[in-house]
Amino acid sequence: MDLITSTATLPLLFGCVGVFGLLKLLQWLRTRAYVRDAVVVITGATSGLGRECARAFSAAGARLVLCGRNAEALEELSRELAASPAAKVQTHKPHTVTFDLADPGAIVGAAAEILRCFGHVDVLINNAGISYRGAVVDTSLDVDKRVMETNYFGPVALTKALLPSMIRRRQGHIVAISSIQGRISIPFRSAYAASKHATQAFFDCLRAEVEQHGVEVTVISPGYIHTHLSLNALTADGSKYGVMDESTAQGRSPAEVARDVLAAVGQRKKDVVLAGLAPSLAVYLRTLAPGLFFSLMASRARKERKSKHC
Ligand SMILES: NC(=O)C1=CN([C@@H]2O[C@H](COP(=O)(O)OP(=O)(O)OC[C@H]3O[C@@H](n4cnc5c(N)ncnc54)[C@H](OP(=O)(O)O)[C@@H]3O)[C@@H](O)[C@H]2O)C=CC1
Ligand SMILES: CCCCCCCCCCCCCCCC(=O)OCC(=O)COP(=O)(O)O
Repeated sequence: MDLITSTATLPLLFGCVGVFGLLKLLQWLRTRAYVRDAVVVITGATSGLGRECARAFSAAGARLVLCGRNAEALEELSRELAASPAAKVQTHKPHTVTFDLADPGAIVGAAAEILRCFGHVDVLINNAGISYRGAVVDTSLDVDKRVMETNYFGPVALTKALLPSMIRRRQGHIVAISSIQGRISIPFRSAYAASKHATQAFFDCLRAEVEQHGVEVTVISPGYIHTHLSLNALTADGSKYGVMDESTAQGRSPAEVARDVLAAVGQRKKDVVLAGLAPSLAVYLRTLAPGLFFSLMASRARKERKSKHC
């Protein structure tokens, strides 16, 4: 009986693995064809997910524009990518553009520089962002504004500056790195969750408006990633939080998430949640049983307040 089972199941198993492998290979080839030689602009390329996206898109043959506030860090990454094995087959040394997303004038200047250098943008990845930790009652309005400027108004301004040229070409792809907190709001993250909900809403509206012009929009909502996000987060008084949270340290590797971002772009996905089971279920719970979700969040707030004396 065992022999019959194994002789019947083994070829089936190998067949399934073969089909799965073939599908993966086809997906990879499609992604490569889409990204190869494409002009890809990445904000927040100096750290974490942005830096890994730069590595992933560079390995896939993209012509990169690396954006950030730290010119030296951008140049270092550009040199690293130009010296990488992928660069031996292609000749694209990444271009760097230094600007602060909280400065609307600088954003317009940066977009003009990118268009002057490359003539067009194929993929814009709005990745840069900051997080926040604090209670609403303690937080100065200035902090809410700073988080919104970086996470919402900055990406919106950059998108608006590049969109007309995409519409004229009837081609382009805009990516927003949101967060699972763009779908659910958790306590002591008001400014961050609000900025990510706004991001989701804005880019959902944009997707509907620009489809007719051949422009695509992908919103990506990751769960925790092991980056500097918590270290760089703002607190209620605007100072730096400066702590590597356990949830961040135990998050997914940014290189792995960057590969998922590349795959989502290559497959022209419209909306992707890159989170584990509990956060993904929480998104459904928020819609299907909001009362229960709100109770869970209130209990989380009570526990967190006790443990951190918030
Ligand atoms: N880490 C996580 O758990 C998760 C992260 N995300 C999102 O991923 C994205 C990337 O963050 P992550 O890599 O994790 O965090 P990091 O702190 O490691 O990287 C953030 C990047 O954003 C840049 N940045 C911050 N403020 C500005 C600004 N005013 N102007 C220009 N650039 C700025 C930083 O540049 P600089 O070096 O100049 O500070 C840095 O390159 C963010 O949008 C974040 O919300 C989403 C879900 C989970
Ligand atoms: C039917 C059963 C449903 C079970 C649901 C249980 C509810 C569990 C709540 C889970 C909350 C998850 C929060 C995830 C937050 C997250 O991944 O955020 C990503 C970030 O952007 C991280 O930023 P931060 O600055 O907060 O580190």
